[in-house]
Order: sequence, then structure tokens, then C-alpha cells
Amino acid sequence: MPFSVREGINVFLAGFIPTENLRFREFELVFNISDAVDEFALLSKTAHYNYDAMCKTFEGFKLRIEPGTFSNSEIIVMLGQNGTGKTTFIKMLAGKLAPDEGSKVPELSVSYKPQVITATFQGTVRGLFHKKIRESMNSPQFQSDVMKPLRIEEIIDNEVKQLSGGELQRVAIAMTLGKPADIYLIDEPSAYLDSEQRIITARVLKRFILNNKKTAFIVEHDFIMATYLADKVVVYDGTPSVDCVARSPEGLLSGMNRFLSMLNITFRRDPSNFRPRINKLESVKDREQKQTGRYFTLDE
Ligand SMILES: Nc1ncnc2c1ncn2[C@@H]1O[C@H](COP(=O)(O)OP(=O)(O)OP(=O)(O)O)[C@@H](O)[C@H]1O
Repeated sequence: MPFSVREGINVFLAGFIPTENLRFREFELVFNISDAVDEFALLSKTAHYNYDAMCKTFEGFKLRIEPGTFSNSEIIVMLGQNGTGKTTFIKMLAGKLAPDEGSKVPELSVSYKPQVITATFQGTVRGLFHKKIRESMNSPQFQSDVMKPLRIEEIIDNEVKQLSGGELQRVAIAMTLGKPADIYLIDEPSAYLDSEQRIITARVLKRFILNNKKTAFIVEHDFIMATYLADKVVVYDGTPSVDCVARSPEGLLSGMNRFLSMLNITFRRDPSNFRPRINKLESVKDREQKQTGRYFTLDE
């Protein structure tokens, strides 16, 4: 039977329909942020990197990047509206786009998953992995941390060219993580994935980066996934498609507050599963939170 929107979403996340006493998933999907953070990883930020201010000018569009620092065991999420230059910045870090003269991209060993994935490989997923990430395929840790949760086994003998959008995305993510690098640049990992796969993928990315003491820059439009993943955020502001600035990486709370205040949106957390929920514009909570500058909260 239909539920109200709030109830329906919570029932879906709980994996259990109380009115029918029916469980349809063995585990609950929760958004408890602290759950994801491995305390040991927090103690092991040993590598520190920085980049200088950079600029990129296209005909009709200018992106200015403020200088920034980041370290290992850290995920930096790019937050900005369409056309603010998130992909442009990622491509510059990946060495695929040169900055304007006078600015310099740091030399980093990177593995890059583009936003748009094209399947050109002739053969099966197994063949592709064998060719590109053979060593990771032989690692039990990689198998249990990445391949198993992404359910690659189910599609390993399928032709790459015939994969669905979501299957191709899972293969691309596994391939990107399977390539040894210090910095992982991942453009829109949640595109084409259903909500359950998104949560699983977010967990895979978080665990991989923390356990292997790597760094990731991730472009993500799914707000729940972005808040789950981010240790830091880079906020983009300015006029989309014309003139934008990528701010220096900052903490999740202050970055989310800055981003949401630009959009005039406040969030609260659902008490049953910590799901971030948008407050109705001008509601009591919305007005209260705006008055105190709390557009986003980590409280659980
Ligand atoms: N090669 C290019 N030549 C000219 N303009 C470009 C080029 N690549 C990107 N742009 C322009 O730069 C701007 C920023 O594009 P970019 O793809 O970085 O945005 P984005 O923030 O990743 O957007 P989205 O959220 O829609 O993916 C856009 O206005 C785009 O048209």
C-alpha cells in the first residue's frame, strides 16, 4: 500500500515494511556519518600536498582556483551547480587540461574516472580487468573491499559493450580504484546507480581511501552521498557557465553551510536514520536555522 513520502522513504531505507511485517533487505541503510570514519585512519595523515592558485579560461568561461592543501586518508568533495567548473578542475589535476599560462598543476600520481564513460573495449569485463588491473584483481583485500560489494562477479563474463549504465559505472569505479595512484579523481560516481548501489559505492570509496591512506577528489551531485563521503569540500561560486571560483578546501560543516546559504536551503536530519532532509522554505525550522546560520548540521 502507498505510504506518505517520509514514511515510504524511511521504510525503503529500513528494509522492512512494518504494516506487512516483511523484511526485504537484510540490512538497514543509515547515514550516520561517524559510522564511516575509521579512527585509526584519522591518525595517519602522513602525506601533505598543496596546489597553487590556478586559472583556466575558455571562450566565454573563466575558472579561478584558490590555492589549497590536502592530505592522505582524505576525501574532498566538489560542490557546485552545473557549469561551475568542477570537471574542469578535476581534468586539470588529472593532467588532461593545461591551466592558463603562469599557473602550474602539481605533479601527482593520479587515477581518473571521467564523468562520461565510453565503453570501447572489445571483450568481457574479466578481459578488461585482466588487461588493466591484473595486480589488484589478485589481491584478496581488493576483492573483498571493492569487487565484492560492487557485485562485479555477477557481470564479470559480460561483454563490456553490452553493459547497462549502472553496470558500466560499477566497472569504471572498480577499474579506477584498481589502478595504483596517490590521488583518485572521481567524477560523478553516483550517476546511473540506484539508491542502494549509491550507498554501497559511497562506503566502498570511503573504506578504500581510508584503508589505503589515499586521497580522493570527488564530484558528486547526490547530497546524501556527498555528505557521507566528504572530509572536506571545495565550494564553487560565481555565475555558472560564465565566471566561477573554486574555493580552497574547507571542513564539511563550514563548506556545506557556505554552499547551502548560496542556495538558500536548510537541512535537518531525520531522527530515525540520520537522512539529511530539506526544510520547507519559510517553515519554523528553516527560519530558525537561517537565523543562527545553521544551514547544515552534523548532529545525529
Ligand atoms: N573544452 C571546453 N571548451 C570550451 N568551454 C568548455 C570546455 N570544457 C568546459 N567548458 C565550459 O566550462 C564551464 C564549466 O564546465 P564543467 O564541465 O567544468 O562544469 P561542471 O561544474 O563540472 O558542470 P556539471 O555539474 O554540469 O557537470 C561550462 O560552461 C562549459 O561549457
